[in-house]
Amino acid sequence: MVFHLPDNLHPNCGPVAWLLGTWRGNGHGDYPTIEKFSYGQELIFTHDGRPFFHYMARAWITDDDGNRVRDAAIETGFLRCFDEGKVELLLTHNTGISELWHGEAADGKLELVTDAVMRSESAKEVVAGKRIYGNVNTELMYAYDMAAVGQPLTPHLWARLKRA
Ligand code: HEM
Repeated sequence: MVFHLPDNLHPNCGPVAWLLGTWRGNGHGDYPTIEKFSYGQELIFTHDGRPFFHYMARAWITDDDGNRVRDAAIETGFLRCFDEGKVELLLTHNTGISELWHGEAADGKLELVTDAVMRSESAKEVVAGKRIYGNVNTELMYAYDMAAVGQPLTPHLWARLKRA
């Protein structure tokens, strides 16, 4: 599907405009403390002309044939856009974790690192994260590394999604 830049896009959000819309695809996950897994995912970025995007993502674990096995992570938040591609991401997870991220966007790439991670009493110990989103030949590719459960910053997720 062809992507048209919305007329009312806030200029601060220009460097991340390519993210707008709905994306679906598949990813793989790993971590030193768990078994490898595969997942499907839908990402939705929307805007209303103000200098932020609303973001929502749902994932589900898949088997070797790509069939849905069970629901997995849900995360939602606000990507706030400032001058020169600078962004903030406020992100909340269904697992009792809320994060503040800082990042920079340019040339179809968005890189983010956590500034703060807040966890509920029942949440797993997640202390930091790094995310890279890239527009690669009109596909969205991302990678997520986390420092969690006593491990240093280590890959947990990587995925490739197409515009729906
Ligand atoms: C596409 C999104 C994600 C999927 C499909 C996913 C999937 C998984 C799976 C299958 C496990 C193994 C244990 C289990 O089955 O619960 C796991 C563990 C874990 N995930 Fe994720 N995850 C996702 C995103 C995240 C995010 C965003 C965070 C951090 C905010 C996170 C933090 C963790 C932690 C801390 C563990 C536990 C490691 C351990 O206890 O050894 N995950 N994840």
